[in-house]
Amino acid sequence: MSDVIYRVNEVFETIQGEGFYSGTPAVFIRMQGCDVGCPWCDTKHTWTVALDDERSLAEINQPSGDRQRWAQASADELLVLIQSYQAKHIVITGGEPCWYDLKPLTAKLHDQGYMCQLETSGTYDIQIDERSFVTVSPKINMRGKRDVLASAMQRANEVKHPVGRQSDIDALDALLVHCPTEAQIALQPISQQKRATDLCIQTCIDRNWRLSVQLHKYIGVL
Ligand SMILES: C[S@@+](CC[C@H](N)C(=O)[O-])C[C@H]1O[C@@H](n2cnc3c(N)ncnc32)[C@H](O)[C@@H]1O
Ligand SMILES: Nc1nc2[nH]cc(C(=O)O)c2c(=O)[nH]1
Ligand code: SF4
Ligand SMILES: [Mg+2]
Repeated sequence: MSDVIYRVNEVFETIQGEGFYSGTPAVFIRMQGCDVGCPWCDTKHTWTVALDDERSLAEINQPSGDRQRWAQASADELLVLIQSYQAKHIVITGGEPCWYDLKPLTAKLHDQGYMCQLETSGTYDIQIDERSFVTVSPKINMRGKRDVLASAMQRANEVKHPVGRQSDIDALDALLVHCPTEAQIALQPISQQKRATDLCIQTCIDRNWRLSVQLHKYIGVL
């Protein structure tokens, strides 16, 4: 039995709204804690792990409604929660989920027939089962070591890049040398801004990349 303890903000079921698996019913496990500090981050309530925000496992087994909170959970405890949902696709996100060793959790889930997908910024080492699908949304020139980002790019099954302006696409170009050629590339407009969305649409057409529009924000689900 593994003794890794995760700090979890929420577990809930929804439709994957981003990237390659957009439209897929999925159970989301959102880890608490991130120190990368993206100014436009849509989950800032996951950044801090404060002692007095600790809750019970039962309490975090529902959407957090953007509340800063967390519960301790082992891989076995998370498996029990997940088994009460329908979806077989499990998205592990955060916060920055690579604060944690995800191998015990993802190995257990794959062994039980689930498919795991990781959402990560590429700023911490990726410790995950080899069967898992890794989505890297690279955070360039943010906290974290550049050599970590390069090795995260090598593990990526998908690179899903947040885009506000042209310089974000130029920065992605410089990073793609580290990527396996079979990795999917998707551009994701930041905060549904029209100019960013138009830029992503045109660039995806020009480069034959995919567009990721955060479907959940358009259809009004979490
Ligand atoms: C909240 S992050 C959590 C996982 C990890 N920390 C990361 O950054 O990949 C999940 C995804 O949401 C994206 N994201 C966060 N805020 C966003 C925003 N305002 N607009 C578009 N995408 C956003 C991130 O780039 C990432 O792809
Ligand atoms: N529906 C839905 N899809 C998502 N895909 C990635 C998300 C994330 O926050 O990592 C996310 C999210 O928060 N909700
Ligand atoms: S790395 Fe992810 S969770 Fe952390 S601040 Fe950036 S978008 Fe938000
Ligand atoms: Mg989200």
